[in-house]
Amino acid sequence: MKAIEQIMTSSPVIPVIVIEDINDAVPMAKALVAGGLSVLEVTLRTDCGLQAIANIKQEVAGAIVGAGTVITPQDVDKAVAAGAEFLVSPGSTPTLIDAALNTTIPLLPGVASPSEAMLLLEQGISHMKFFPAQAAGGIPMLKSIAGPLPQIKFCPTGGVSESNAPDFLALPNVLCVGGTWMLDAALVAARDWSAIEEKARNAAQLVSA
Ligand SMILES: O=C(O)C(=O)C[C@H](O)[C@H](O)COP(=O)(O)O
Repeated sequence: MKAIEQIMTSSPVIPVIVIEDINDAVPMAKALVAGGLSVLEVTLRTDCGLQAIANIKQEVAGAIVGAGTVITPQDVDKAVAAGAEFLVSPGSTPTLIDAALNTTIPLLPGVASPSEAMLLLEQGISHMKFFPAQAAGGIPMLKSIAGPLPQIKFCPTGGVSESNAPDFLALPNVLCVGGTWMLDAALVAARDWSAIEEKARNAAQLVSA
């Protein structure tokens, strides 16, 4: 098991992946890993999300694959069974947190406010996804939270782009960001994996502004 901090510091950007066609999962993951993005969040938004996690785990060397859009305890069980190495949720509920704390893999739960963050701190969770990052206040919000709650480390996701990612990454309470910009829809539709690899390489080289 990898601790969530180790996962969050493995690469500055976590691609948030939505797999529509199961045949895309392995070549897409290989392109992202080859470009330097080894931590992958495969969302459970599509029917083949779980199968995609299993295939990537088995076939893509160097990938650290987690499940995203984990919402219910059933999602937790299915993601663990598929071989996910970590879980990401858009928000946090007591039922979901309890289910996740009963597994051997870490959860990166979503929060959008200080009260939600404090509820998680009470349960010993200090690493969180800030979602939806841009809509929920973006960089000024994270700076404000760092005042009273500097011990919380975030992965802002939602509205993070190649242009604003360096500013997020420069914040002391941000370990990594999540985003979809390197998975340009037209390139995915064209299965242009080498172009995706190039976009991943650019994302992997992003550093704090
Ligand atoms: O599926 C989930 O569990 C989510 O939390 C949603 C993702 O974080 C967003 O899809 C990010 O999308 P962008 O705004 O394009 O970066």
